[in-house]
Amino acid sequence: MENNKYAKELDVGVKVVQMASSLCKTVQKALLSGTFNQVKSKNDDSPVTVADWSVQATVSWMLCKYFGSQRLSIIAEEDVQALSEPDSVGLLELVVNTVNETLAKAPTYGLNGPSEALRAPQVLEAIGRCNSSGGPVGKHWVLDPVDGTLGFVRGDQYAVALALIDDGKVVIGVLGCPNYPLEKESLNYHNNIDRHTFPSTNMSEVGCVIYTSKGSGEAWMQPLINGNEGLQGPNRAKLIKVSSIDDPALATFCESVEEANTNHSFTAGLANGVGLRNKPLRVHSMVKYAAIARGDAEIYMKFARGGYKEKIWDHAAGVLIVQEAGGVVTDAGGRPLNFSRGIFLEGLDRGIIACSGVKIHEKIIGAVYASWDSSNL
Ligand SMILES: Nc1ncnc2c1ncn2[C@@H]1O[C@H](COP(=O)(O)OS(=O)(=O)O)[C@@H](OP(=O)(O)O)[C@H]1O
Ligand SMILES: [Mg+2]
Repeated sequence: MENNKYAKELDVGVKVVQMASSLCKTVQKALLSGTFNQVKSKNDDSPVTVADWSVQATVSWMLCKYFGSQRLSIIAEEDVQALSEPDSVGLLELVVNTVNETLAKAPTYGLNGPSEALRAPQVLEAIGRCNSSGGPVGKHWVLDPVDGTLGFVRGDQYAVALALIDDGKVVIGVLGCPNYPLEKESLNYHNNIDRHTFPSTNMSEVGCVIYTSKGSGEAWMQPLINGNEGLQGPNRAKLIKVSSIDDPALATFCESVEEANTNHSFTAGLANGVGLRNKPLRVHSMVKYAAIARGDAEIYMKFARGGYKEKIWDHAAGVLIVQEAGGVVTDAGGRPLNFSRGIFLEGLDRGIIACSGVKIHEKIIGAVYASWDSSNL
């Protein structure tokens, strides 16, 4: 993918997501071992941790370094409000330390860090500058620093998701999946990681970064870079591809773990309608898109409830990765998702359907039309 128009963006994006994934692994370990209590609630009651802010600060700082801060537009999930409150002094200190520890390892990832440690105002500045509202014109970076925060705090699956939108189209997508095993066989085990046994050493290798660029027709997967080995190790990137299964009886669909985020009974009805037999694979975060792109599952469906508007950072990277790995992603009306209208997927028809191929996709869309009117959505 070196000849690509966005080669530099992709190169920096992959390296920075590798760094961020490593940061998340360290924080998740500390969180699960009770080393520090760092979970805060946001206004919508969803959790936010040291990792969310630290990843956002690190990625923001790196993008500014490599692409200039002047006209750089970044859209990301977190703001600085909760971190700037008087009772958050300790939390801010942890974030600043985490960011500096991460940036100090930048050369390991082939990147240049700052010449001296960042101070709190610079870290807050880096987080706060990711408040662009996107739109149809120009380049916009889109970041979900920790997607699936619930999975993250539970010691389960989560993702670091970075995408670049240019004139309304997603042109690169990078997904860090720090707890996603490289081998499919161990997915189910990890999907329900036991916080008391995490991390175990006798499992297949865990953690990958998946990336693509629009029009390449290729999606790649690297194992997580080991902090000590760094770039000295062999380049172990390999091509990934969607599943070739097109018989619904053999297919698996994935969906959100939480019933609050998608309607499980509606998707169960659709699954039944098209003849799916396997039970759903419930996984936190955009790891669901990774599973489709890697051929570990064939279908991902999300039907949010009650007027919830999907955010672009929850989908941009995953959608492009699935498409370039050979899959199809549309809304439930069969239309492409629109990333050009700000932070929401405006105009989304009912839900999101990502499939490994056209045949299964058509069946699911047909089932939605057949059962929508009798559903209570
Ligand atoms: N009410 C509601 N309906 C639908 N979707 C919602 C809702 N609330 C939040 N979100 C967004 O869903 C993201 C988590 O989706 P997941 O599929 O990972 O959910 S789950 O944890 O597996 O249940 C989650 O991403 P993170 O905030 O990054 O975790 C949210 O952006
Ligand atoms: Mg998210």
